[in-house]
Amino acid sequence: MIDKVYCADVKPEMEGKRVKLAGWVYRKREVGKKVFIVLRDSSGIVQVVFSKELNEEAYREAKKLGIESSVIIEGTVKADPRAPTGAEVQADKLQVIQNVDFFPITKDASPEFLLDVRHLHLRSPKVASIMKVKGTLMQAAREWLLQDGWYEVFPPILVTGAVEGGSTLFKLKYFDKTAYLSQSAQLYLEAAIFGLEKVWSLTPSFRAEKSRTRRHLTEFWHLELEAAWMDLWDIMKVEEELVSYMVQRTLELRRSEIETFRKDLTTLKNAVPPFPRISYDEAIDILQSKGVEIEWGEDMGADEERVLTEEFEAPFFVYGYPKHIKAFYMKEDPEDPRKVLAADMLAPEGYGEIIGGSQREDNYDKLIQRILEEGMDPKDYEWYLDLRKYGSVPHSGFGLGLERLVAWVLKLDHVRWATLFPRTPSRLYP
Ligand SMILES: NC(=O)C[C@H]([NH3+])C(=O)NS(=O)(=O)OC[C@H]1O[C@@H](n2cnc3c(N)ncnc32)[C@H](O)[C@@H]1O
Ligand SMILES: [Mg+2]
Repeated sequence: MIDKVYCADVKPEMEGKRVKLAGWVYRKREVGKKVFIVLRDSSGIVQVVFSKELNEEAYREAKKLGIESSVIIEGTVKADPRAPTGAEVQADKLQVIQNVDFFPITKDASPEFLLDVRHLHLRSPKVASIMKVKGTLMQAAREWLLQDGWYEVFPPILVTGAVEGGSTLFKLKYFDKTAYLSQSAQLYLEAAIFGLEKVWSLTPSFRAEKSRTRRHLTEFWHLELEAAWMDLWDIMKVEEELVSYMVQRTLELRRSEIETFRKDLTTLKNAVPPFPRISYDEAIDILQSKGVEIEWGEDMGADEERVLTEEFEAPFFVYGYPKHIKAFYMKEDPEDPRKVLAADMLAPEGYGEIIGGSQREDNYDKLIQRILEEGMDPKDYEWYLDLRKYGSVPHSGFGLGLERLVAWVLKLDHVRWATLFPRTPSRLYP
């Protein structure tokens, strides 16, 4: 019985071993009476050589193969330092599953074309590496959340109200009613803490953002935590421990994939607690000292955050934002009613906000007042207000944008590359 192995399993020390491989033709060239194929599968690549001398039938079939043809081959391993992975398979058997005459993706394909054929581009080793890193970041998150006693819950996506402002809601018809696609699971997680105390969810969140920036999608994967009894400072500690574990664990398990995207790992290695913390006031001072035209009370956008991140070599917090630029549910700072107990986590190297978090307003009357101040209708939040009537407790939480974390870890130039099928204002297909 011949072992079916993955491409990455083929090592020089297997010299002389007979193996079977299944995969796709990634590269092909002919030299004299030999055909050199770089075979690709989910583990990586390996060189496969067909020679007329070894097996003329297989050699003739191999000559006809096009890029991305699907094949099953058998042969003998030979150590060869000239091969891309230090070993190759000298094939004497070839089963062509499907020959491809012309594969539409060529070396000079534009980013927009690659997105038009995203269903075909997913198979490229670079894209596969991005998805492996994204999956490993979530594997690490699950490991940390489990050992730290957090319960996974599964909130609704069809909802009746805004969390992060009505202007970015996607509305849909729900029988004879109106529903929206969830912007954030937060309000439902807040309901869950009265039974489970520490909860988390990974859900798609939707934002009808018209802003065409390198960090906005209309659908993104949102890792959110909510905890009873925690204040802002407690939840910031949770954030830095979680993000640190995610990054260090992924560096441990996916270093080779990460290194194909960035050689300098300094900022990733620096992502260990405690992360630096600056107030919004300090952030404004820094920006003004660097010549950025911004006044106290204004929000920091991507450009301002990019400048701010130049001051740091690790993820850092900005806390204590002005109340009027933040969401209705955030608790007013008892020491300064102009501010709320909110903190964002910003990634260095220009990436900016990856986490938005806050302590929630747990007082019924104050929350109603905030809802009215924001021009919203308390009737739409009756169930949410109930949470402040029956054993209300101090509680805090946050949301991490998974694509934004991936974009920083791999230094991608746009969050769209960090998701299988990106959704933006101008892209809904494929
Ligand atoms: N449970 C919570 O407390 C979360 C809270 N309700 C919330 O949604 N905050 S957030 O709007 O800052 O979004 C949280 C994060 O979600 C990411 N995010 C937010 N919006 C986007 C878009 N449009 N595209 C990609 N990623 C996005 C980004 O990393 C933000 O820091
Ligand atoms: Mg935010």
